[in-house]
Amino acid sequence: MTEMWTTMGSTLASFMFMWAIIRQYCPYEVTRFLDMYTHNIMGYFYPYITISFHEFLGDRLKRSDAYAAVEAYLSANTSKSAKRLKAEMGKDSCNLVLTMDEYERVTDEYKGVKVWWVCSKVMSPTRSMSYYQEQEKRFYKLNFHKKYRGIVTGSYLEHVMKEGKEIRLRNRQRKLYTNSPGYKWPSYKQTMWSHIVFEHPATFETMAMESEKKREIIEDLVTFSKSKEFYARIGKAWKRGYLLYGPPGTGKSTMIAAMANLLAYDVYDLELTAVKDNTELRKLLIETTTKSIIVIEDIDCSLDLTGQRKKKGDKFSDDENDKSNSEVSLRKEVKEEGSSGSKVTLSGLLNFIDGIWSACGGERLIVFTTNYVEKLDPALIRRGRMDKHVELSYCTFEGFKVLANNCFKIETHPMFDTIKRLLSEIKITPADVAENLMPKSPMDDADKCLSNFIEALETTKDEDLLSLRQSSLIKEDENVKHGSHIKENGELHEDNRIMKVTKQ
Ligand SMILES: Nc1ncnc2c1ncn2[C@@H]1O[C@H](COP(=O)(O)OP(=O)(O)OP(=O)(O)O)[C@@H](O)[C@H]1O
Ligand SMILES: [Mg+2]
Repeated sequence: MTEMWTTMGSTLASFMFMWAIIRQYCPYEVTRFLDMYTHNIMGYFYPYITISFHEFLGDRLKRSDAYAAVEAYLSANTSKSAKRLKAEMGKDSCNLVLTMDEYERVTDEYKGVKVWWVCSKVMSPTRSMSYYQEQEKRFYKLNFHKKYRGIVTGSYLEHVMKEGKEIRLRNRQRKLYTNSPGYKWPSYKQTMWSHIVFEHPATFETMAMESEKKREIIEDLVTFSKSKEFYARIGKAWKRGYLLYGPPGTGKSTMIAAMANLLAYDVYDLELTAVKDNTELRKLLIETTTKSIIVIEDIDCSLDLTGQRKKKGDKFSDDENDKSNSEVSLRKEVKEEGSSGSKVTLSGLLNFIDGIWSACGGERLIVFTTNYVEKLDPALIRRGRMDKHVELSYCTFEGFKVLANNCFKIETHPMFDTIKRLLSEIKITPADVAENLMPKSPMDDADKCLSNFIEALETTKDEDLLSLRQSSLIKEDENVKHGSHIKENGELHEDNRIMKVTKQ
Protein backbone atom coordinates (compact mmCIF):
# COMPACT_ATOMS: atom_id res chain seq x y z
CA MET A 1 0.00 0.00 0.00
CA THR A 2 2.76 2.38 1.05
CA GLU A 3 4.60 1.51 -2.12
CA MET A 4 1.54 2.39 -4.20
CA TRP A 5 1.21 5.86 -2.58
CA THR A 6 4.91 6.51 -3.06
CA THR A 7 4.69 5.60 -6.76
CA MET A 8 1.58 7.72 -7.20
CA GLY A 9 3.18 10.66 -5.43
CA SER A 10 6.30 10.56 -7.52
CA THR A 11 4.29 10.11 -10.75
CA LEU A 12 2.20 13.15 -9.87
CA ALA A 13 5.32 15.17 -9.04
CA SER A 14 6.91 14.16 -12.34
CA PHE A 15 3.73 15.06 -14.19
CA MET A 16 3.58 18.50 -12.53
CA PHE A 17 7.24 19.07 -13.35
CA MET A 18 6.78 18.03 -16.98
CA TRP A 19 3.63 20.19 -17.22
CA ALA A 20 5.49 23.22 -15.91
CA ILE A 21 8.18 22.73 -18.57
CA ILE A 22 5.69 22.07 -21.39
CA ARG A 23 3.70 25.17 -20.41
CA GLN A 24 6.72 27.35 -20.97
CA TYR A 25 7.08 26.19 -24.57
CA CYS A 26 3.39 25.83 -25.37
CA PRO A 27 1.82 28.57 -27.48
CA TYR A 28 -0.40 30.93 -25.47
CA GLU A 29 -3.58 29.75 -27.26
CA VAL A 30 -2.96 26.13 -26.28
CA THR A 31 -2.32 26.88 -22.59
CA ARG A 32 -5.38 29.10 -22.47
CA PHE A 33 -7.47 26.34 -24.01
CA LEU A 34 -6.16 23.78 -21.52
CA ASP A 35 -6.62 26.16 -18.58
CA MET A 36 -10.21 26.80 -19.57
CA TYR A 37 -11.03 23.11 -19.68
CA THR A 38 -9.22 22.36 -16.42
CA HIS A 39 -11.21 25.16 -14.84
CA ASN A 40 -14.49 23.78 -16.19
CA ILE A 41 -13.71 20.27 -14.98
CA MET A 42 -12.74 21.64 -11.56
CA GLY A 43 -15.94 23.67 -11.45
CA TYR A 44 -17.95 20.52 -12.06
CA PHE A 45 -16.55 18.86 -8.94
CA TYR A 46 -15.99 21.98 -6.81
CA PRO A 47 -19.37 23.11 -5.52
CA TYR A 48 -18.42 26.55 -4.18
CA ILE A 49 -18.94 29.92 -5.79
CA THR A 50 -16.70 32.96 -5.23
CA ILE A 51 -17.57 36.64 -5.57
CA SER A 52 -14.75 39.22 -5.40
CA PHE A 53 -15.08 42.81 -4.24
CA HIS A 54 -12.06 44.79 -5.45
CA GLU A 55 -11.08 48.06 -3.80
CA PHE A 56 -10.43 49.77 -7.12
CA LEU A 57 -12.13 48.83 -10.34
CA GLY A 58 -11.29 49.55 -13.96
CA ASP A 59 -8.69 52.24 -14.34
CA ARG A 60 -8.81 53.11 -10.64
CA LEU A 61 -10.59 56.39 -10.77
CA LYS A 62 -12.54 55.88 -7.60
CA ARG A 63 -12.57 53.56 -4.59
CA SER A 64 -15.37 51.02 -4.94
CA ASP A 65 -18.41 51.76 -2.77
CA ALA A 66 -19.21 48.05 -2.61
CA TYR A 67 -15.75 47.32 -1.20
CA ALA A 68 -16.16 50.06 1.42
CA ALA A 69 -19.60 48.75 2.39
CA VAL A 70 -18.28 45.18 2.74
CA GLU A 71 -15.38 46.46 4.85
CA ALA A 72 -17.76 48.30 7.19
CA TYR A 73 -20.17 45.35 7.37
CA LEU A 74 -17.41 42.91 8.22
CA SER A 75 -15.84 45.25 10.76
CA ALA A 76 -19.08 45.33 12.71
CA ASN A 77 -20.26 41.76 12.23
CA THR A 78 -17.20 39.60 12.23
CA SER A 79 -14.73 41.37 14.50
CA LYS A 80 -15.80 38.96 17.25
CA SER A 81 -14.76 35.87 15.32
CA ALA A 82 -11.68 37.03 13.37
CA LYS A 83 -8.32 36.24 14.93
CA ARG A 84 -6.25 38.97 13.31
CA LEU A 85 -7.72 42.44 13.24
CA LYS A 86 -6.68 45.96 12.26
CA ALA A 87 -7.59 48.83 14.60
CA GLU A 88 -8.38 52.40 13.54
CA MET A 89 -9.69 55.43 15.39
CA GLY A 90 -13.42 55.92 14.86
CA LYS A 91 -15.74 58.89 15.08
CA ASP A 92 -14.58 61.79 17.30
CA SER A 93 -11.41 59.86 18.16
CA CYS A 94 -13.14 58.16 21.04
CA ASN A 95 -13.73 54.62 19.85
CA LEU A 96 -11.69 52.06 17.98
CA VAL A 97 -13.02 50.50 14.79
CA LEU A 98 -11.79 46.96 14.16
CA THR A 99 -11.53 45.47 10.70
CA MET A 100 -10.26 42.13 9.41
CA ASP A 101 -6.56 41.98 8.74
CA GLU A 102 -5.19 40.73 5.43
CA TYR A 103 -5.56 37.03 4.60
CA GLU A 104 -7.99 36.59 7.49
CA ARG A 105 -11.04 34.37 6.96
CA VAL A 106 -14.34 34.67 8.83
CA THR A 107 -17.69 32.94 8.69
CA ASP A 108 -21.02 34.71 8.49
CA GLU A 109 -24.49 33.28 8.72
CA TYR A 110 -27.65 34.63 7.12
CA LYS A 111 -31.05 32.91 7.30
CA GLY A 112 -29.34 29.59 7.99
CA VAL A 113 -26.88 29.98 5.07
CA LYS A 114 -23.19 29.83 5.88
CA VAL A 115 -20.80 32.01 3.88
CA TRP A 116 -17.07 32.71 4.18
CA TRP A 117 -15.34 36.02 3.72
CA VAL A 118 -11.62 36.30 3.02
CA CYS A 119 -9.68 39.55 3.01
CA SER A 120 -6.85 39.37 0.53
CA LYS A 121 -4.43 41.35 -1.58
CA VAL A 122 -2.20 40.76 -4.57
CA MET A 123 0.88 42.65 -5.59
CA SER A 124 0.87 43.45 -9.26
CA PRO A 125 3.76 45.09 -11.08
CA THR A 126 2.95 48.45 -12.64
CA ARG A 127 5.12 50.58 -14.83
CA SER A 128 5.75 54.01 -13.39
CA MET A 129 7.80 56.37 -15.57
CA SER A 130 10.96 54.38 -16.21
CA TYR A 131 10.85 51.61 -13.63
CA TYR A 132 8.51 48.91 -12.40
CA GLN A 133 6.84 49.11 -9.03
CA GLU A 134 4.69 46.76 -7.05
CA GLN A 135 1.11 47.91 -6.61
CA GLU A 136 -1.18 46.57 -3.89
CA LYS A 137 -4.63 45.43 -5.03
CA ARG A 138 -6.88 44.63 -2.11
CA PHE A 139 -10.10 42.69 -2.34
CA TYR A 140 -12.64 40.70 -0.32
CA LYS A 141 -13.76 37.25 -1.48
CA LEU A 142 -17.13 35.80 -0.60
CA ASN A 143 -17.41 31.98 -0.82
CA PHE A 144 -20.62 30.00 -0.57
CA HIS A 145 -22.15 26.74 -1.74
CA LYS A 146 -23.71 26.90 -5.17
CA LYS A 147 -27.07 25.69 -3.85
CA TYR A 148 -27.40 29.05 -2.05
CA ARG A 149 -26.68 31.15 -5.11
CA GLY A 150 -30.19 32.63 -5.18
CA ILE A 151 -30.34 33.72 -1.58
CA VAL A 152 -26.74 35.05 -1.48
CA THR A 153 -26.81 37.05 -4.72
CA GLY A 154 -30.29 38.25 -3.89
CA SER A 155 -31.09 39.18 -0.34
CA TYR A 156 -27.76 38.50 1.43
CA LEU A 157 -25.71 40.89 -0.66
CA GLU A 158 -28.44 43.50 -0.47
CA HIS A 159 -28.40 43.12 3.31
CA VAL A 160 -24.57 43.47 3.40
CA MET A 161 -24.62 46.63 1.26
CA LYS A 162 -27.44 48.27 3.23
CA GLU A 163 -25.98 47.52 6.63
CA GLY A 164 -22.45 48.40 5.49
CA LYS A 165 -23.56 51.82 4.27
CA GLU A 166 -25.40 52.52 7.52
CA ILE A 167 -22.39 51.50 9.60
CA ARG A 168 -20.12 53.72 7.48
CA LEU A 169 -22.40 56.68 8.05
CA ARG A 170 -22.51 56.01 11.80
CA ASN A 171 -18.74 55.58 12.17
CA ARG A 172 -17.87 58.26 9.70
CA GLN A 173 -14.89 60.25 10.92
CA ARG A 174 -15.02 63.53 9.08
CA LYS A 175 -11.86 64.30 7.14
CA LEU A 176 -9.93 67.26 5.87
CA TYR A 177 -8.31 66.41 2.54
CA THR A 178 -5.58 68.23 0.72
CA ASN A 179 -3.62 67.84 -2.50
CA SER A 180 -0.27 68.85 -1.05
CA PRO A 181 1.76 71.22 -3.24
CA GLY A 182 4.66 69.54 -4.95
CA TYR A 183 3.63 66.17 -3.63
CA LYS A 184 4.39 63.43 -6.13
CA TRP A 185 2.09 60.53 -5.41
CA PRO A 186 3.88 57.29 -5.94
CA SER A 187 2.00 54.92 -8.22
CA TYR A 188 1.20 52.49 -5.40
CA LYS A 189 -0.72 55.27 -3.60
CA GLN A 190 -4.12 55.03 -5.08
CA THR A 191 -5.63 58.33 -4.10
CA MET A 192 -4.49 61.82 -5.00
CA TRP A 193 -5.68 63.33 -1.75
CA SER A 194 -3.98 63.11 1.64
CA HIS A 195 -6.16 63.55 4.69
CA ILE A 196 -6.29 64.18 8.41
CA VAL A 197 -9.24 64.07 10.79
CA PHE A 198 -11.32 67.24 10.55
CA GLU A 199 -11.74 68.72 14.01
CA HIS A 200 -12.46 72.43 13.66
CA PRO A 201 -14.60 73.85 16.49
CA ALA A 202 -16.19 76.72 14.51
CA THR A 203 -19.97 76.82 14.34
CA PHE A 204 -22.44 79.39 13.10
CA GLU A 205 -23.32 80.21 16.72
CA THR A 206 -19.77 81.34 17.41
CA MET A 207 -19.48 83.35 14.19
CA ALA A 208 -19.58 87.12 14.42
CA MET A 209 -22.04 88.33 11.82
CA GLU A 210 -25.54 89.76 11.59
CA SER A 211 -28.07 87.24 12.84
CA GLU A 212 -30.35 87.76 9.83
CA LYS A 213 -27.53 86.95 7.37
CA LYS A 214 -26.49 83.99 9.47
CA ARG A 215 -30.03 82.60 9.51
CA GLU A 216 -30.32 83.00 5.76
CA ILE A 217 -27.09 81.05 5.13
CA ILE A 218 -28.02 78.28 7.55
CA GLU A 219 -31.44 77.90 5.92
CA ASP A 220 -29.88 77.84 2.47
CA LEU A 221 -27.43 75.11 3.49
CA VAL A 222 -29.99 72.95 5.26
CA THR A 223 -32.43 73.26 2.35
CA PHE A 224 -29.68 72.23 -0.04
CA SER A 225 -28.77 69.16 1.99
CA LYS A 226 -32.41 68.00 1.96
CA SER A 227 -33.08 68.64 -1.72
CA LYS A 228 -31.98 65.41 -3.37
CA GLU A 229 -35.39 64.82 -4.97
CA PHE A 230 -35.74 68.45 -5.99
CA TYR A 231 -32.41 68.48 -7.85
CA ALA A 232 -33.26 65.17 -9.53
CA ARG A 233 -36.68 66.52 -10.57
CA ILE A 234 -35.30 69.65 -12.19
CA GLY A 235 -32.47 67.70 -13.85
CA LYS A 236 -29.64 69.50 -12.09
CA ALA A 237 -26.54 68.00 -10.46
CA TRP A 238 -26.87 68.08 -6.65
CA LYS A 239 -24.26 70.71 -5.91
CA ARG A 240 -24.15 74.35 -4.91
CA GLY A 241 -21.51 77.01 -5.31
CA TYR A 242 -20.67 79.54 -2.60
CA LEU A 243 -18.48 82.58 -3.10
CA LEU A 244 -17.21 84.08 0.17
CA TYR A 245 -15.54 87.42 -0.23
CA GLY A 246 -14.30 90.18 2.03
CA PRO A 247 -11.14 91.64 3.59
CA PRO A 248 -8.61 89.36 5.35
CA GLY A 249 -9.67 88.27 8.82
CA THR A 250 -13.41 88.60 8.34
CA GLY A 251 -14.15 84.89 8.78
CA LYS A 252 -14.22 83.28 5.32
CA SER A 253 -12.20 80.21 6.33
CA THR A 254 -14.04 80.07 9.64
CA MET A 255 -17.35 80.01 7.82
CA ILE A 256 -16.24 77.03 5.71
CA ALA A 257 -15.48 75.11 8.91
CA ALA A 258 -18.87 76.15 10.32
CA MET A 259 -20.58 74.93 7.13
CA ALA A 260 -18.79 71.57 7.34
CA ASN A 261 -19.78 71.20 10.99
CA LEU A 262 -23.39 72.17 10.32
CA LEU A 263 -23.88 69.62 7.53
CA ALA A 264 -21.35 67.01 8.77
CA TYR A 265 -19.49 67.16 5.45
CA ASP A 266 -15.86 66.37 4.67
CA VAL A 267 -13.66 69.22 3.46
CA TYR A 268 -11.44 69.03 0.36
CA ASP A 269 -9.03 71.94 0.47
CA LEU A 270 -7.88 72.21 -3.13
CA GLU A 271 -4.53 73.91 -3.68
CA LEU A 272 -4.88 74.93 -7.33
CA THR A 273 -1.25 75.94 -7.76
CA ALA A 274 -0.22 72.35 -7.00
CA VAL A 275 -2.43 70.96 -9.76
CA LYS A 276 -0.41 70.21 -12.88
CA ASP A 277 -3.10 70.58 -15.53
CA ASN A 278 -6.79 70.28 -16.28
CA THR A 279 -6.66 66.48 -16.47
CA GLU A 280 -5.21 66.30 -13.00
CA LEU A 281 -7.89 68.69 -11.77
CA ARG A 282 -10.55 66.38 -13.15
CA LYS A 283 -8.96 63.36 -11.47
CA LEU A 284 -8.99 65.20 -8.16
CA LEU A 285 -12.65 66.04 -8.62
CA ILE A 286 -13.59 62.45 -9.36
CA GLU A 287 -11.85 61.27 -6.22
CA THR A 288 -13.89 63.51 -3.95
CA THR A 289 -16.71 61.79 -2.14
CA THR A 290 -20.32 62.72 -1.62
CA LYS A 291 -21.27 64.95 1.37
CA SER A 292 -18.26 67.16 0.96
CA ILE A 293 -17.18 70.76 0.54
CA ILE A 294 -14.56 71.47 -2.10
CA VAL A 295 -12.73 74.63 -1.14
CA ILE A 296 -10.50 76.82 -3.26
CA GLU A 297 -9.15 79.55 -1.00
CA ASP A 298 -7.95 82.89 -2.36
CA ILE A 299 -9.06 82.03 -5.88
CA ASP A 300 -7.65 85.35 -7.13
CA CYS A 301 -4.14 84.21 -6.12
CA SER A 302 -4.46 80.66 -7.36
CA LEU A 303 -4.69 81.27 -11.08
CA ASP A 304 -4.32 84.13 -13.46
CA LEU A 305 -8.03 84.01 -13.97
CA THR A 306 -8.24 87.65 -14.92
CA GLY A 307 -5.54 87.50 -17.57
CA GLN A 308 -6.28 84.24 -19.30
CA ARG A 309 -9.31 85.47 -21.13
CA LYS A 310 -7.75 88.76 -22.16
CA LYS A 311 -5.65 89.45 -25.19
CA LYS A 312 -2.06 90.46 -24.65
CA GLY A 313 -2.89 94.05 -25.53
CA ASP A 314 -5.23 94.29 -22.56
CA LYS A 315 -2.55 93.33 -20.12
CA PHE A 316 -1.15 96.81 -19.91
CA SER A 317 -4.42 98.34 -18.80
CA ASP A 318 -4.78 95.58 -16.24
CA ASP A 319 -1.37 96.39 -14.81
CA GLU A 320 -2.20 100.06 -14.76
CA ASN A 321 -5.21 99.35 -12.59
CA ASP A 322 -3.08 97.28 -10.30
CA LYS A 323 -0.75 100.17 -9.65
CA SER A 324 -3.57 102.00 -7.96
CA ASN A 325 -3.64 99.36 -5.28
CA SER A 326 -0.23 98.24 -4.14
CA GLU A 327 -1.58 95.31 -2.15
CA VAL A 328 -3.47 93.99 -5.11
CA SER A 329 -0.40 94.16 -7.33
CA LEU A 330 1.62 92.39 -4.65
CA ARG A 331 -0.96 89.62 -4.62
CA LYS A 332 -0.82 89.47 -8.38
CA GLU A 333 2.93 88.90 -8.25
CA VAL A 334 2.44 86.06 -5.83
CA LYS A 335 -0.27 84.73 -8.07
CA GLU A 336 1.92 84.75 -11.16
CA GLU A 337 4.74 83.11 -9.29
CA GLY A 338 2.42 80.49 -7.85
CA SER A 339 0.68 79.65 -11.07
CA SER A 340 3.89 79.34 -13.05
CA GLY A 341 4.08 75.59 -12.48
CA SER A 342 0.39 74.97 -13.07
CA LYS A 343 -1.27 74.70 -16.44
CA VAL A 344 -4.81 74.79 -15.11
CA THR A 345 -6.85 77.14 -17.25
CA LEU A 346 -10.00 79.08 -16.57
CA SER A 347 -11.97 76.78 -18.85
CA GLY A 348 -10.55 73.80 -16.94
CA LEU A 349 -11.77 75.31 -13.73
CA LEU A 350 -15.20 76.12 -15.17
CA ASN A 351 -15.44 72.52 -16.30
CA PHE A 352 -14.46 71.43 -12.82
CA ILE A 353 -17.34 73.39 -11.34
CA ASP A 354 -20.14 72.58 -13.74
CA GLY A 355 -18.87 70.24 -16.44
CA ILE A 356 -20.33 66.79 -16.94
CA TRP A 357 -17.81 65.29 -14.52
CA SER A 358 -18.88 67.57 -11.73
CA ALA A 359 -22.19 65.72 -11.49
CA CYS A 360 -20.62 62.48 -10.24
CA GLY A 361 -20.65 62.10 -6.51
CA GLY A 362 -23.54 64.43 -5.72
CA GLU A 363 -24.31 66.39 -2.53
CA ARG A 364 -21.36 68.71 -2.81
CA LEU A 365 -20.67 72.33 -2.05
CA ILE A 366 -17.99 74.18 -3.97
CA VAL A 367 -16.69 77.19 -2.05
CA PHE A 368 -14.38 79.90 -3.38
CA THR A 369 -12.93 82.57 -1.13
CA THR A 370 -11.36 85.80 -2.25
CA ASN A 371 -10.34 89.18 -0.89
CA TYR A 372 -10.88 90.85 -4.27
CA VAL A 373 -14.14 89.79 -5.82
CA GLU A 374 -13.88 92.45 -8.52
CA LYS A 375 -10.70 90.80 -9.83
CA LEU A 376 -12.42 87.55 -10.76
CA ASP A 377 -13.67 86.68 -14.21
CA PRO A 378 -17.45 87.22 -14.25
CA ALA A 379 -17.92 83.81 -15.91
CA LEU A 380 -16.41 82.13 -12.89
CA ILE A 381 -18.74 83.65 -10.37
CA ARG A 382 -21.96 83.96 -12.32
CA ARG A 383 -25.08 82.52 -10.67
CA GLY A 384 -25.41 78.87 -11.51
CA ARG A 385 -21.71 78.38 -10.86
CA MET A 386 -21.36 80.34 -7.66
CA ASP A 387 -25.00 80.33 -6.68
CA LYS A 388 -24.67 82.26 -3.44
CA HIS A 389 -22.40 85.23 -2.92
CA VAL A 390 -21.70 86.04 0.73
CA GLU A 391 -19.89 89.19 1.72
CA LEU A 392 -18.05 89.04 5.01
CA SER A 393 -17.20 92.44 6.30
CA TYR A 394 -15.83 94.42 9.23
CA CYS A 395 -17.09 93.78 12.73
CA THR A 396 -20.40 95.35 13.69
CA PHE A 397 -21.64 95.78 17.24
CA GLU A 398 -23.85 92.72 16.79
CA GLY A 399 -20.82 90.71 15.70
CA PHE A 400 -18.84 92.01 18.66
CA LYS A 401 -21.57 90.83 21.06
CA VAL A 402 -21.25 87.28 19.68
CA LEU A 403 -17.48 87.35 20.20
CA ALA A 404 -17.83 88.79 23.72
CA ASN A 405 -20.36 86.09 24.51
CA ASN A 406 -17.98 83.42 23.16
CA CYS A 407 -15.18 84.73 25.38
CA PHE A 408 -16.90 85.69 28.62
CA LYS A 409 -20.46 84.33 28.41
CA ILE A 410 -21.95 87.81 28.79
CA GLU A 411 -24.92 89.29 26.94
CA THR A 412 -24.45 92.83 28.17
CA HIS A 413 -21.97 95.02 30.04
CA PRO A 414 -21.75 98.72 31.05
CA MET A 415 -18.80 99.19 28.64
CA PHE A 416 -20.84 97.98 25.66
CA ASP A 417 -22.18 101.48 24.87
CA THR A 418 -18.69 102.94 24.48
CA ILE A 419 -17.66 99.97 22.34
CA LYS A 420 -20.78 100.39 20.17
CA ARG A 421 -19.91 104.03 19.51
CA LEU A 422 -16.27 103.28 18.72
CA LEU A 423 -17.14 100.36 16.40
CA SER A 424 -19.42 102.64 14.38
CA GLU A 425 -16.49 105.04 13.87
CA ILE A 426 -13.72 102.65 12.82
CA LYS A 427 -13.25 99.59 10.65
CA ILE A 428 -11.94 96.57 12.49
CA THR A 429 -12.05 92.93 11.42
CA PRO A 430 -13.63 90.23 13.60
CA ALA A 431 -10.17 88.59 13.71
CA ASP A 432 -8.74 91.73 15.36
CA VAL A 433 -11.68 91.99 17.75
CA ALA A 434 -11.33 88.33 18.75
CA GLU A 435 -7.60 88.76 19.32
CA ASN A 436 -8.10 91.93 21.43
CA LEU A 437 -10.75 90.25 23.56
CA MET A 438 -8.54 87.28 24.37
CA PRO A 439 -7.38 87.16 28.00
CA LYS A 440 -3.62 87.66 28.05
CA SER A 441 -3.08 86.34 31.57
CA PRO A 442 -4.97 83.98 33.90
CA MET A 443 -6.00 87.06 35.97
CA ASP A 444 -7.74 88.80 33.08
CA ASP A 445 -11.52 88.88 33.49
CA ALA A 446 -14.25 90.42 31.29
CA ASP A 447 -13.79 93.95 32.77
CA LYS A 448 -10.05 93.94 32.14
CA CYS A 449 -10.31 92.54 28.61
CA LEU A 450 -13.11 94.94 27.63
CA SER A 451 -11.23 97.99 28.93
CA ASN A 452 -8.11 96.80 27.05
CA PHE A 453 -10.26 96.49 23.96
CA ILE A 454 -11.63 100.03 24.36
CA GLU A 455 -8.08 101.29 24.71
CA ALA A 456 -7.06 99.47 21.53
CA LEU A 457 -10.08 100.89 19.68
CA GLU A 458 -9.24 104.43 20.77
CA THR A 459 -5.61 104.03 19.69
CA THR A 460 -6.74 102.73 16.30
CA LYS A 461 -9.13 105.65 15.97
CA ASP A 462 -6.35 108.16 16.72
CA GLU A 463 -4.01 106.42 14.28
CA ASP A 464 -6.72 106.43 11.59
CA LEU A 465 -7.29 110.15 12.10
CA LEU A 466 -3.57 110.85 11.93
CA SER A 467 -3.03 108.88 8.73
CA LEU A 468 -6.11 110.49 7.18
CA ARG A 469 -4.73 113.94 8.01
CA GLN A 470 -1.30 113.02 6.63
CA SER A 471 -2.70 111.69 3.37
CA SER A 472 -4.87 114.77 2.91
CA LEU A 473 -1.80 116.95 3.48
CA ILE A 474 0.15 114.99 0.86
CA LYS A 475 -2.69 115.33 -1.61
CA GLU A 476 -2.97 119.05 -0.88
CA ASP A 477 0.74 119.40 -1.50
CA GLU A 478 0.50 117.49 -4.77
CA ASN A 479 -2.39 119.65 -5.88
CA VAL A 480 -0.46 122.84 -5.07
CA LYS A 481 2.44 121.60 -7.23
CA HIS A 482 0.03 120.59 -9.96
CA GLY A 483 -1.68 124.01 -9.78
CA SER A 484 1.59 125.96 -10.08
CA HIS A 485 2.67 123.75 -12.97
CA ILE A 486 -0.51 124.54 -14.80
CA LYS A 487 -0.07 128.21 -14.04
CA GLU A 488 3.29 128.05 -15.76
CA ASN A 489 1.48 126.80 -18.83
CA GLY A 490 -0.83 129.76 -18.64
CA GLU A 491 -3.93 127.84 -17.44
CA LEU A 492 -5.69 128.28 -14.10
CA HIS A 493 -7.09 125.23 -12.35
CA GLU A 494 -7.18 126.49 -8.79
CA ASP A 495 -10.80 125.26 -8.23
CA ASN A 496 -9.71 121.75 -8.85
CA ARG A 497 -7.31 121.84 -5.89
CA ILE A 498 -9.81 123.34 -3.48
CA MET A 499 -12.41 120.81 -4.38
CA LYS A 500 -10.05 117.91 -3.74
CA VAL A 501 -8.91 119.20 -0.37
CA THR A 502 -12.41 119.88 0.91
CA LYS A 503 -13.43 116.41 -0.22
CA GLN A 504 -10.94 114.98 2.27
N1 LIG B 1 -16.81 86.43 11.66
C1 LIG B 1 -16.03 85.84 12.56
N2 LIG B 1 -16.55 85.24 13.64
C2 LIG B 1 -15.77 84.65 14.55
N3 LIG B 1 -14.44 84.64 14.50
C3 LIG B 1 -13.86 85.21 13.45
C4 LIG B 1 -14.62 85.84 12.42
N4 LIG B 1 -13.77 86.34 11.51
C5 LIG B 1 -12.55 86.03 11.92
N5 LIG B 1 -12.59 85.35 13.08
C6 LIG B 1 -11.41 84.87 13.83
O1 LIG B 1 -10.28 85.35 13.17
C7 LIG B 1 -9.41 84.33 12.75
C8 LIG B 1 -9.10 84.50 11.28
O2 LIG B 1 -10.28 84.36 10.54
P1 LIG B 1 -10.35 83.64 9.11
O3 LIG B 1 -9.13 82.82 8.91
O4 LIG B 1 -11.65 82.95 9.02
O5 LIG B 1 -10.31 84.89 8.16
P2 LIG B 1 -10.35 84.92 6.57
O6 LIG B 1 -11.47 85.81 6.17
O7 LIG B 1 -10.36 83.55 6.04
O8 LIG B 1 -8.98 85.64 6.23
P3 LIG B 1 -8.09 85.52 4.91
O9 LIG B 1 -8.78 86.31 3.84
O10 LIG B 1 -6.79 86.15 5.29
O11 LIG B 1 -7.96 84.07 4.58
C9 LIG B 1 -10.11 83.01 13.03
O12 LIG B 1 -9.29 82.21 13.80
C10 LIG B 1 -11.34 83.37 13.80
O13 LIG B 1 -11.22 82.94 15.13
MG1 LIG C 1 -8.95 82.39 4.98
